[in-house]
Amino acid sequence: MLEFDHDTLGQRVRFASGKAAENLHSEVTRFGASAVMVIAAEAERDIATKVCRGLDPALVYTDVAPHVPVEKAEEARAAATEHRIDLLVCIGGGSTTGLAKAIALTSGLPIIAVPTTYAGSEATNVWGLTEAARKTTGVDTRVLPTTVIYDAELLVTLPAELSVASGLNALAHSIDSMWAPRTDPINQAFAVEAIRALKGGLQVIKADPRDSRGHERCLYGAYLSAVAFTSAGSGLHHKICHVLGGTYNLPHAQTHAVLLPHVLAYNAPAAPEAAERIASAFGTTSAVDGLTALGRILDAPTALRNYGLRESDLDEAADLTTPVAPPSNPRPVTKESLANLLHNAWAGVPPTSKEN
Ligand SMILES: NC(=O)C1=CN([C@@H]2O[C@H](COP(=O)(O)OP(=O)(O)OC[C@H]3O[C@@H](n4cnc5c(N)ncnc54)[C@H](O)[C@@H]3O)[C@@H](O)[C@H]2O)C=CC1
Ligand SMILES: O=C(O)/C=C\C(=O)CC(=O)O
Repeated sequence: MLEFDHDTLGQRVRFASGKAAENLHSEVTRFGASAVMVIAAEAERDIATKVCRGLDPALVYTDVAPHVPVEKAEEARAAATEHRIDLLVCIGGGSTTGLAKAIALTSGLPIIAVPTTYAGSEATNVWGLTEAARKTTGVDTRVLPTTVIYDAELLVTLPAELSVASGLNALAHSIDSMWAPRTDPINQAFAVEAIRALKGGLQVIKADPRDSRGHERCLYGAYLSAVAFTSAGSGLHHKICHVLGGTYNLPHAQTHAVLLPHVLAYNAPAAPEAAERIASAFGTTSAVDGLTALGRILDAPTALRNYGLRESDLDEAADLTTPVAPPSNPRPVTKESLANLLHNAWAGVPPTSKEN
């Protein structure tokens, strides 16, 4: 018997390789905006210039930082007010989208998002802000971009290592959705299709990072993953990553890439149906083996010690994560189990289905 409640978020998606400028122009015209604020980090400036061809923004804003520090959010909000902005256009990765969301959260301004990584923030109503080394996230419909413009050609400049890590961040959205607090048959269907698309797309990118067909496949998978994640909510994996990202300022995508096999190995034995569907999307008999094999092909990041986390941070990280672990997680979570999982992820010990 099927019985569930599911909310679908409303958003326009325009997906076409090589057409970001054209599609952005027609969306801005559709909004009838008179003062557009373009947000793009310094490293995304060239992409933004190309995509904004023919637009005359009132403000181009580049002061973007990972995990959206509150001070940066306040400065960007003040700039939007000062320039009487009536439309936000963010062109970049999750940090850039996050800053646009921070402005929209207090102003209600609409956002057009042009993503250039696989973070997936463009398809969620989740915002995140960091203050005094603590990351707070929340859900608000005002931050959901009204339109998303996907163009795989914008991702060919992503360094290959970041493409892999960011693609695994997207994979984390779909895998964690399989047991997140509001998991349901609809978001699971999105998640399973996302795993298939990301598995295939990432291998194409690994073989040739400039092949836009791989990026196209991964963008499709990243969108489906983000829709699944925003609908299902944050599972154990995301709760751990939020603590690590906010408290120790670890790089977002790489943190997800390292943690994912460990959380999958921890939960899979207690969630056999989800594990079977994940395995089948990987085309393997075991979900953990499927993810591990993909990680090997991609030469995925394996140890948090390589990203600035110290062994002496692990106890505090386990303490901070234990109270926020979802009560609905398929396998009970204790400080000891988290400490063990975090230690393995820190040291780069390969996960096994026996992880405990
Ligand atoms: N609210 C939500 O639903 C979500 C929020 N996030 C947030 O997004 C942030 C992480 O986003 P990421 O995209 O992983 O990292 P990022 O946005 O910090 O980008 C990483 C680096 O790559 C550069 N870059 C981006 N696109 C590029 C391209 N096409 N070519 C060359 N360089 C490029 C960026 O300028 C930056 O230097 C975190 O703060 C995370 O919390 C991530 C996922 C979902
Ligand atoms: O931390 C945020 O800004 C909000 C959500 C996410 O980052 C989702 C994720 O961890 O990928």
